[in-house]
Amino acid sequence: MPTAPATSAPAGTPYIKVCGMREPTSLAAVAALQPDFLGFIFYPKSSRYVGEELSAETLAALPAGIRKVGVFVNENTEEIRRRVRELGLDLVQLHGHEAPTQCQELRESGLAVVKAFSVGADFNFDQLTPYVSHVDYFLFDTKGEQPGGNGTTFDWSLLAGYPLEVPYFLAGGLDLAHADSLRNLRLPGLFALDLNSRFETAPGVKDADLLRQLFTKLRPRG
Ligand SMILES: O=C(O)c1ccccc1NCC(=O)[C@H](O)[C@H](O)COP(=O)(O)O
Repeated sequence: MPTAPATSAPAGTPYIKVCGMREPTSLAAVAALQPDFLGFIFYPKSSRYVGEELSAETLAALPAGIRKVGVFVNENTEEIRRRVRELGLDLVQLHGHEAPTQCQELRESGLAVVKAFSVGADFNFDQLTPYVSHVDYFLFDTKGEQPGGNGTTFDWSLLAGYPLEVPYFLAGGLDLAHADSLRNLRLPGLFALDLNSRFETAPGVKDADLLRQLFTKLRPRG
């Protein structure tokens, strides 16, 4: 894993992020699979909201090399910085209507910034342009009732014409049944795959065995 934002995943194999972690036993089981990123939801209206219970000690004990992502929705910069400071988060994922200026502020704090966008059939890449110089990654998720974690896919072929250099995470309803399609995806700019509700047994609790099956199919041997 690069320590600085990279522009592409190694040899066409996207990195893997597991999002929506909370429950400590499940967190340990998933961390043992060595995902590249683990995501924690700091949006109070989400069923996966971590609240104030997640401790810096728990996160510090995660295996080295796993990057910790804080997911926020329309949160103010000071509160985001507080969480980052207290928990030692490595990246922030902004999943609401955050402006390019807020992305820039957070970057100036030394954070890598992921800006999420909801994708529907009418998705227009032009809306990304003002963010290009102020983010490290985009994340494309399915448009739905909630800002994220809806568990539904969008038409990935919309990304075949991705016109920018900023690498991105692909999110939205990814599950084990997609293993073959995901392994064969050759989308320009694809950096990482984001896994969440399709691997849950309860909010904040993941089925580590199901995740292991997908990891085995996606990651090259050796
Ligand atoms: O997961 C949530 O509850 C959530 C709520 C509000 C904003 C973002 C949220 N999740 C962010 C993620 O990165 C999810 O992994 C992404 O939305 C995909 O989730 P899913 O469709 O369940 O695979």
